[in-house]
Amino acid sequence: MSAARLYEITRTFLHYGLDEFVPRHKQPWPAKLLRQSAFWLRNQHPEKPLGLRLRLALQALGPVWIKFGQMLSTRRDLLPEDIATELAYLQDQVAPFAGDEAQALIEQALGLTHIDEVFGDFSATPLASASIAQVHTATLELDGHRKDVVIKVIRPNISKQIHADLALMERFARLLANLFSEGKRLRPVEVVREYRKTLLDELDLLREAANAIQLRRNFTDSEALYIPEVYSDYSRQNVLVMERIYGIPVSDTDALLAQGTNMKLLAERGVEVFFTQVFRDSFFHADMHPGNIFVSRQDPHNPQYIGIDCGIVGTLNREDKRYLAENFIAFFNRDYRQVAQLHVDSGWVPADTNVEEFEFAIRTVCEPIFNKPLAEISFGHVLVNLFNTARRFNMQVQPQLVLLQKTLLYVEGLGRQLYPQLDLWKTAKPFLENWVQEQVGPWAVMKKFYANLPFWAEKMPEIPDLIYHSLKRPPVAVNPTTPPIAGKALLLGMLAASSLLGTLISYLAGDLQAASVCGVVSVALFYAAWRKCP
Ligand SMILES: Nc1ncnc2c1ncn2[C@@H]1O[C@H](COP(=O)(O)OP(=O)(O)OP(=O)(O)O)[C@@H](O)[C@H]1O
Repeated sequence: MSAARLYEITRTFLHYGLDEFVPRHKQPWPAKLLRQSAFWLRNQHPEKPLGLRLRLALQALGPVWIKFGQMLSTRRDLLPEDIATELAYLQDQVAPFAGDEAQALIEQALGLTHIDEVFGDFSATPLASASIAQVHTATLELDGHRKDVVIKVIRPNISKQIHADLALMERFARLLANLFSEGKRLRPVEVVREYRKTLLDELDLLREAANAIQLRRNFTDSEALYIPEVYSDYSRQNVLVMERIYGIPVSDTDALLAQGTNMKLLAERGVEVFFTQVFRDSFFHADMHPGNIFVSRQDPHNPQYIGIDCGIVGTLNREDKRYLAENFIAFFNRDYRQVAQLHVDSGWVPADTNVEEFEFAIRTVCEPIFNKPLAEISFGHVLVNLFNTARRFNMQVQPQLVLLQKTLLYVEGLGRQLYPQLDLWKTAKPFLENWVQEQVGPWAVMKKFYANLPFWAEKMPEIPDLIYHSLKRPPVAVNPTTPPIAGKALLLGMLAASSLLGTLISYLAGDLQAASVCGVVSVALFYAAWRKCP
């Protein structure tokens, strides 16, 4: 870790007067002493508001800090509104690196003597250049067809710089948490750790490739979303080759209107795609900023999204989905008691939480949201408020839920920008209700039953033996007072075993209906046999 970089960061923070984030009377004496000893580093921009100064300081410190600011701008649960809004203006403007350097990196990664061995028309001028990677265009000969492709290349030597800056950032976070009591509320160490993971993941393009392949598979034949094909044979950790797309950037509303796009359908499809990813696939694109979303030019009346940059994805487990679906439904029924009770019953907050107090806290932050018509309510803001309240009652909000909440805010913003009258609740409700329905009721039991069938099938051959041995075993071996197994229990047990055999045979024969009937009968018989056992 370079001392010069540490000094540069400290100087930048103090030149922009960022120490004012903590009012002087709240600063502990070591912090005051440190500030005074750096007397030559005065605030040089006192006339500017604090949010703007923070933005300028991050901009001056380079890509790692700019991206950090961009990430913070979405944490409206942690930062005041004005600061978060200011950070959203952070622009990732970095000069591109030379085309021949990109070419050399591609040749080295793919073990080529010259790029022409694989790619045609490689353009030395990048199509786009960002802080971590740069994108070039080329063509690729595949199965006798010439395909237009883009090649994303990680900037040379960026990994070292990122690691060094992240280490310093962690050090500052610890300082903030230790020196200021107010600092702890912002959970700086946790926030930086989360950022570190996201940023380091972005350095591995094979991860991005795998995510894109998975998303593409999830949306095969979908009318709503298209994910460009990744050419894995030509992709490495620092090089990603994929199909080039020619869609309209989703932020270019004029172009979308000019081609007669059905904006209402497009907006609804955005919400639909998001909820499908969350509730059907448990795997969602979590970097949905407008630069990563395009709209196909092909059928404007039946508009299809094109998603790129799958570097950041979120995954959810059943428990997370249950949390979301049940809370949203209870929320939109304005049943705060149910929301509070759900948190306690599921162990999301400690069992000794005062439900009335929790309910009251949720009501206080959420009731104002419902002053608006249902169609205008933001799911994202509902979640921000819910998480903030739940944290106060000691719930550990899982990072994947925070990622989801941030993505939801993007999706809503996008939908409303495309079609301001978008009724989010109407579009989302069927997804939530279907999911909850699928988790309870006979179908859910059947599904679990099917899921267990292979296990039972494996154990099946052992069952006759087990029955035989358990019947043969003299009852005195367990307890001299235990009476022998009753004849009825034996009969029921044998019938149950036969039904289980029937289940297995039907399952292997592919007759799932017969398998489930036999399965249910066998479970019932086993239960009856067990009840008859003395
Ligand atoms: N498959 C593609 N077809 C056409 N253009 C593409 C494709 N992939 C990327 N681009 C262009 O390159 C730009 C940057 O790509 P991408 O977002 O994947 O890179 P990034 O380094 O992760 O950028 P950022 O940090 O802004 O998310 C895109 O905004 C788009 O203009």
